[in-house]
Amino acid sequence: MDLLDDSAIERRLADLPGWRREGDEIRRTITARDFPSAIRVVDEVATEAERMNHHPDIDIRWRTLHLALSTHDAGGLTDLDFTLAARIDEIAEPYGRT
Ligand SMILES: C[C@H](O)[C@H](O)[C@H]1CNC2=NC(N)=NC(=O)C2=N1
Repeated sequence: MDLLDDSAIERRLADLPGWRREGDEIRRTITARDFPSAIRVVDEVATEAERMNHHPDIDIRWRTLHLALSTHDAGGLTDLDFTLAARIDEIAEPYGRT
């Protein structure tokens, strides 16, 4: 998988307003409406991660999730990270705090 350069990363991030870049990672914080909803998001993200064989770092704090994506095998950000980020946005949407 090819590493993306800075300008490609900026272009991809422009389509993902919830995500920010921190070095070799992109990160998003999701606040679900309650703890069970947050765990459902994690469970659906886990299914997608297995399907893609691409796995986020996830930190669970009550109903707040901190997710970080990077392609460790490539040593930076690749198309996989942005594809999974877009899927995570779709998964989280119905569980969001109203
Ligand atoms: C062997 C296996 O394909 C690799 O270890 C995969 C698994 N999941 C992964 N997930 C992420 N985020 N980055 C990787 O480089 C990665 N590599």
